[in-house]
Amino acid sequence: MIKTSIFLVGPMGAGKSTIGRLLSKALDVEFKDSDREIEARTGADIPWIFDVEGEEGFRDRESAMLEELTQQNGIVLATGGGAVLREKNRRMLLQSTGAVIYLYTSVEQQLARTFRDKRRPLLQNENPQAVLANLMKIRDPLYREVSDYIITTDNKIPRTVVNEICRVIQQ
Ligand SMILES: Nc1ncnc2c1ncn2[C@@H]1O[C@H](COP(=O)(O)OP(=O)(O)O)[C@@H](O)[C@H]1O
Ligand SMILES: O=C(O)C1=C[C@@H](OP(=O)(O)O)[C@@H](O)[C@H](O)C1
Ligand SMILES: [Mg+2]
Repeated sequence: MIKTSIFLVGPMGAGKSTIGRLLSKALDVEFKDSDREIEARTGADIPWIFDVEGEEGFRDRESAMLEELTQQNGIVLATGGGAVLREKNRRMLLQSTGAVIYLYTSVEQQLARTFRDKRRPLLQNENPQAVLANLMKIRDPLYREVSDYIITTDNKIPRTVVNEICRVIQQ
């Protein structure tokens, strides 16, 4: 059991949702996925929100959701890849009592893990590799700014990443 929460940050395809779920089972705590919580509250999926309300509309919903989720104790939270974009969100992560873990992943592996998936509006573009590379340039320093630990996921199966997280949080 853990008292404080674990917040996973990192780019699309880092495995935040996959690893978050596995980690929550390993630690026997509740798992929350910011994107799924936003969808449940909105009653619509992420592509619909981007389509109808634009990225800023989605970011407003994301900020409101993070304000609630970063206050919760004893959960594992998978954030969305853009959760660190707003200064207010970074402050909430930094000031929370939880441990923030950056799942660092190369652009090549981000692409390999996301290219078939149509549910990420930002990647429905003719050059998703260029999009991911550009996002990483902007966001990598922001993930580093908010994180307590950085774990690389390249060429590791999810179970290995989960074990590494368990090891660092016990230190
Ligand atoms: N360590 C890993 N190795 C290989 N594939 C992975 C790994 N982590 C996640 N995946 C796969 O990559 C895809 C994206 O993972 P997901 O958990 O949705 O990432 P995120 O939430 O960070 O965008 C999924 O199909 C998932 O099964
Ligand atoms: O990187 C981003 O800006 C986004 C990442 C997505 O979550 P994942 O990182 O779980 O794919 C989701 O929040 C939305 O499509 C926007
Ligand atoms: Mg996810």
